[in-house]
Amino acid sequence: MSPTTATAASAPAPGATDPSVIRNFCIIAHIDHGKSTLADRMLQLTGVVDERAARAQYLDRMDIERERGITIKSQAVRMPYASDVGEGQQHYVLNMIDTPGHVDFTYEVSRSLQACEGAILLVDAAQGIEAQTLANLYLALEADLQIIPVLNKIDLPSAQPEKFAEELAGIIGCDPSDVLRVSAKTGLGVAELLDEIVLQVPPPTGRADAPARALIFDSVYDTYRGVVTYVRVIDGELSHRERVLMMSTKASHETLEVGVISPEPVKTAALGVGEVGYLITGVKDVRQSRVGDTVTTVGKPATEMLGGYRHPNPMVYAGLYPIDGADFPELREALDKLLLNDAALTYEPETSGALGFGFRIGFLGLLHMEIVRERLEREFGLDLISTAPNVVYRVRMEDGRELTVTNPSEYPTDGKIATVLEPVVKATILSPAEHIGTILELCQARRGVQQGLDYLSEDRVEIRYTLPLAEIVFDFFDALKSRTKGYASLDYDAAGEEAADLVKVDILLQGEPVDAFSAIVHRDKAYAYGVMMAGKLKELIPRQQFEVPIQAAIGARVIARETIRAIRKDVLAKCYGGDITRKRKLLEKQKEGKKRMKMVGRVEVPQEAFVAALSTTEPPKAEKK
Ligand SMILES: Nc1nc2c(ncn2[C@@H]2O[C@H](COP(=O)(O)OP(=O)(O)OP(=O)(O)O)[C@@H](O)[C@H]2O)c(=O)[nH]1
Repeated sequence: MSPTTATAASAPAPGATDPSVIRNFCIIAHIDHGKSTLADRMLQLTGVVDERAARAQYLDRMDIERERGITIKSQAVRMPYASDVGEGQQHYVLNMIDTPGHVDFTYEVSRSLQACEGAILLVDAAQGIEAQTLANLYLALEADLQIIPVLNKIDLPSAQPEKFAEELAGIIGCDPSDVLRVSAKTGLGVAELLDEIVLQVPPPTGRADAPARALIFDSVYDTYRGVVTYVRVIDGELSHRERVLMMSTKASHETLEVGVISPEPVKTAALGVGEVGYLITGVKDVRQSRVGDTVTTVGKPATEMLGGYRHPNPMVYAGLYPIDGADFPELREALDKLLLNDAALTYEPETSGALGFGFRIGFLGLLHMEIVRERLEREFGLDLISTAPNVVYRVRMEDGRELTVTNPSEYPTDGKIATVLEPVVKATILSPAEHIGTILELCQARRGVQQGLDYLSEDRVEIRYTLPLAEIVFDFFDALKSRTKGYASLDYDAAGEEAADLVKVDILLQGEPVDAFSAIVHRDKAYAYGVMMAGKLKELIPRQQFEVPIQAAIGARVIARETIRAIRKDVLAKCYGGDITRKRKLLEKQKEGKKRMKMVGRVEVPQEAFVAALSTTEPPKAEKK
């Protein structure tokens, strides 16, 4: 949805910028194609940050973002720019809205796109377009944005600008000569790109005299200032010391401050039509200021919201437990704090016989999960163990009940199951054509259904599949990368639910189920899972004074079995003679060791065994680095 086009912009409100000189744009790119580098270069060229002060990758603020070189939260920067492209030199205001590139954050991407009139489609001239870029390009086209195709990294010897200009032109339907060529690294062509933005991106239109409507495209928690909400004003204006209303939650707050980021926050009197900036209301919880919501004023409220607000639903769940059970209160506190900054996070306490007290956490996807876990460990100093991730299942019972299962332990055992529905996704894979065979094989093995295959150029293909999300969350991406030597890229989008033949596999020690190892898997893969887990536990659990059978079972039916043989462990055996203090010491040492043991029935399992068994089934590392 683009801003209201009914009326041309009327005179700007005092304190606000004339919309005719505003250009709002974003950069869509695959990770590593150079978006942050290009953004930095633009900030330098427009004098917003000077070269000496330029911290590499200014826009990526979070440490984890910088270390991994990925963009998680969107940010917006206002850049003044004097251009000669029109009649004589004109001063323009360019608002660059940084969008996250990863599939987990599609919803955030679509919101930031709606805050713009134009998008730079940035593609690495040595790599060509990738699946995520394509997905984001479609989102930008849907939002009616003016697309400026740009090839980056033309300084690289391996760059093939001719080839990829053809490919880009083919996809967006322009002439290859319209594709700009830049090097974000050396700065070559970047000033020309700024001029093209002025020329091609339409200025925002909206009604200055209408009730205020602004789209929230990001909101972040700041320890000192509370929630900072990033908005794009569509109609009317938002000013300082005014009561604003969040249209989806109906919460109202007074604005303590409005301003623009350039590149540090700068207070302004008001934000008018087409402007991009921030507002601070003193609220402490980002959930009161949700991405996608519309802000209006209490004094002159708008009646219609902008676009459809949608709350991002968690797609993947996992249990997170402190390795040291005493850290549970710290984990709770840390999650409460993270939530202030991450409205997409959901969690509730759960207990596991094997792992103690922890939380069941809902994530948008695997990368989201990794980031959350890493932040908990790094920012809050917690040592955590996570159970294998699972998706959300809907179980229909023969007696008509319907259950939502986000945890294998909730899988019904009473009554007959009629159907189990699992989420499926539409996946798009882009790859050099030579890997087609191995990709199809992988998708088939993961219960995929092929939907199409197209050549983008003579040696690159786009392969489309419908796949169960559960098959992707595990290690699909790693498998895809290793089969294609890292050349394939993947994007997926939720595509509803489908019935599947799923079963819950339990792992039992001496007949006692160990909840942390239960999993919901496809019937065809149940046996393999059972054998793998039983084998692993046999290696990890020390021998006890009695025989311990390890079984994998579906309901009452055992599908795999291993046995740990009995041993009699006599710690005093080493103590010949009668040195009583030495004996006592040894006994105490053994007692210490026992503290870290968990009892499963009569079996003592060291905490480390759980950690080791679960960590090898951990999800793959995220996309890069
Ligand atoms: N040779 C060359 N390298 C570049 C150029 N632009 C970016 N790079 C390098 O490419 C890598 C990725 O660049 P980034 O700017 O971090 O990529 P990004 O698209 O912002 O990545 P995300 O933030 O993860 O989306 C970095 O090592 C950059 O130094 C360029 O024009 N030429």
